[in-house]
Amino acid sequence: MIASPYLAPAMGATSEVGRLRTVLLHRPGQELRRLTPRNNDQLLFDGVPWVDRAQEEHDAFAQALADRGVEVLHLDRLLAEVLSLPSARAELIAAAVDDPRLGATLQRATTTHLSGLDPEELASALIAGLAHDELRGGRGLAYEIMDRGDFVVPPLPNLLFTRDSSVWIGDEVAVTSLAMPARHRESTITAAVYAHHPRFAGVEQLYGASLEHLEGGDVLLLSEGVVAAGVGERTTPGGAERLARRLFARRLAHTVLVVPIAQQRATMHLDTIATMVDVDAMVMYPAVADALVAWTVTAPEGVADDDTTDLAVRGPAPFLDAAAAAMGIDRLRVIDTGLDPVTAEREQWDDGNNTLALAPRLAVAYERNTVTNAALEAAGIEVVRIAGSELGSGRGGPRCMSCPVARDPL
Ligand SMILES: NC(=[NH2+])NCCC[C@H](N)C(=O)O
Repeated sequence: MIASPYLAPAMGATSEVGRLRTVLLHRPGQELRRLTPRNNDQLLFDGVPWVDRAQEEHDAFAQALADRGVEVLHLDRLLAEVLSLPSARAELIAAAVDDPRLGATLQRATTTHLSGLDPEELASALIAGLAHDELRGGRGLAYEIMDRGDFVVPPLPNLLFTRDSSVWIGDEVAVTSLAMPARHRESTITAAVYAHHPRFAGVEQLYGASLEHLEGGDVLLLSEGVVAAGVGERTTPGGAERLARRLFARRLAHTVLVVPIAQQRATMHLDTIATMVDVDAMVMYPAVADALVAWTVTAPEGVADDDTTDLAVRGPAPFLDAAAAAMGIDRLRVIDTGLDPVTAEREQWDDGNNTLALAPRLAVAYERNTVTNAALEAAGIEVVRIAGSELGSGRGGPRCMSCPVARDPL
């Protein structure tokens, strides 16, 4: 038997719907308590969540996954574990103070402060940030002039959305390059965890935080060897192109479908408008279903070089046609949510289309999107409902809040 070049080994994923074995989550903590009406826009939240309730909701999400046999890894724990290594500490402290607002004096004081913390404390400080009044021994011009309500190290409330800061494709992991300044530092954390944690020893990193913008919410593994990449507010065409080259060179895909999406908050990632719920079916925001197009990008024969080879580009064609052709199926089904435009718009905003498949025809969804969920069930999809009244204020659903580390091949 000839082994498929796209087969997933113990870690990694080649689809959106293969049985989920291991997932990376982040339980929201102190960093969410930093949100105020003055900073929430900049920190990409649409409100000020009730943190205790958000934690309860997240615990219930993690439990729902564990109950179905999924191993849940917690990013803050992995981070604290790698912070016992001097090289990882140095890397992440340097990344935390690499901020032109600070100036050399405050950078030194902050480095000294962070270097004195034990691994747990340092992990908390890197995630929750460091407020002006928490810096013992703060001094210098930048420190004196800084607003008392401002942060020396800004918090990372969007670390909750582990989907975006790394994405596994085949047996490699892409540490992404996040577009919004409020999220830049997240990928320094995922990069360090994958590079230094023994759990990931030997795993190849196929992308990097300093490259063109690329966020995991835009990456959908449609089927073995076929990857869709949304380009819009977050992922740039350059990012999609570089990802395609790297996937082809490493034989992790044969086709990348590049899908333009509206550059606005409601559709910040491809997974806010469509996610897969079966091997050949998606739930999709009806307002875009007909208009969505894709450019089909394929590898030239014998592609070897990572970053310079010219790619074959065709299109644009209707997304559903291009996807079915690349996947080698007759039709990619869209589950008709039968929604009136207003309900559809409301449920899209509340991440009704942002489902996390645990297996074919089994998906986690926010309970609040009652109409979308009923339509999914009518179409034969079993829906695991979770509460998200507080979690959702960051505009992210079950898919955004999860990074699959291992899925069974289909
Ligand atoms: N994959 C996703 N849809 N992630 C949602 C991320 C939400 C986050 N507040 C942001 O603006 O970046």
